Amino acid sequence: MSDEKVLIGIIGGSGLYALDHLTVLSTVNPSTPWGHPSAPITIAALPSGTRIAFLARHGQGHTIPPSAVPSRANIAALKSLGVAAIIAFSAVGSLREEISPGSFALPSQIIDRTKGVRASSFFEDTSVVAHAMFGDPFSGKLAGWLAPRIQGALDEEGKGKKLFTDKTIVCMEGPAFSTRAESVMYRQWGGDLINMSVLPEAKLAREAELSYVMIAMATDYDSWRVDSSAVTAHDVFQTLHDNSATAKLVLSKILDELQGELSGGKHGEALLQEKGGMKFSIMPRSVKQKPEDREKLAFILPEYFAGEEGKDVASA
Ligand SMILES: CSC[C@H]1O[C@H](OP(=O)(O)O)[C@H](O)[C@@H]1O
Ligand SMILES: Nc1ncnc2[nH]cnc12
Repeated sequence: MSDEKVLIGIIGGSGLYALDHLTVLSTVNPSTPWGHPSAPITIAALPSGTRIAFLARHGQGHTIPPSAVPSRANIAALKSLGVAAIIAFSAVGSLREEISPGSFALPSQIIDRTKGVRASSFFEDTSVVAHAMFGDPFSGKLAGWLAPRIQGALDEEGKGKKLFTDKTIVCMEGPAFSTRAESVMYRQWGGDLINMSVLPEAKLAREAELSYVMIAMATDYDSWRVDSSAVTAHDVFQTLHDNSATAKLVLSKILDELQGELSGGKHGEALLQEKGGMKFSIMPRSVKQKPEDREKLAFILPEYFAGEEGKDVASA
């Protein structure tokens, strides 16, 4: 574990592999009980001194497909550096006419269309059972705080980009894109956006008691428009370049203020509302829980699993 403490974690998705406008201070590659993250994590600083931890979700050079992203190691590694809030970026398809490619969105709901092949809980394969609250899968307070600031940065950029809020994102398994029939079905289900990345990332952030939001950047109209061709990776990458420049601009406008809030500002506690959220999600301690599992879980939740003294042990 590194002794670098940073409060803000940034996960970069397709097309956002580095934050080249910041000063790199160090690169760390924490070993977690779930392995190493997708790529070494860059600790970087703004001119003010605000430090962030940046992780490329698909690895440097985009070598990891969505189904194989080591999300448990990614979230655990960020938490081990002191991260309390994560801003995750994602290139997404739009399922709505008004969300044109180039638009930004803050989703508030998720529809899970992954296929059960991704490890989606830190508690999986352990003797400890937990059921995280996930009705509101993103940090509503952090999204609410970010929304006007992101829109302000987009307005300042002057390209007419719009921020959409309270959208529903469908997370599909991939790697192939959806069929036209699936794309139409997702619209009927109420989906507004689609990607292959928000799960299990959001669930794991919740289990680790981290505030988590996704800034979705629309790159294409997926495959629901009858008179348009179905999405290709080429379409996605064409819009990505411009989107990632905008993402960097947005970050440069919000990170100092966010750091101020998280480190004692008046909204700090509200923005970190997920802290303590697992307290009533973990089944009571029992003699059947293996010490080695509790030790593993202490890596992400030391408040509940570190230290063995003075705790009640159910005899069952
Ligand atoms: C490159 S097209 C599909 C790919 O793009 C998105 O990645 P990310 O969320 O990391 O920006 C999408 O989720 C797929 O993984
Ligand atoms: N249409 C789409 N479907 C799934 N993931 C995407 N990422 C970007 N565009 C996408």
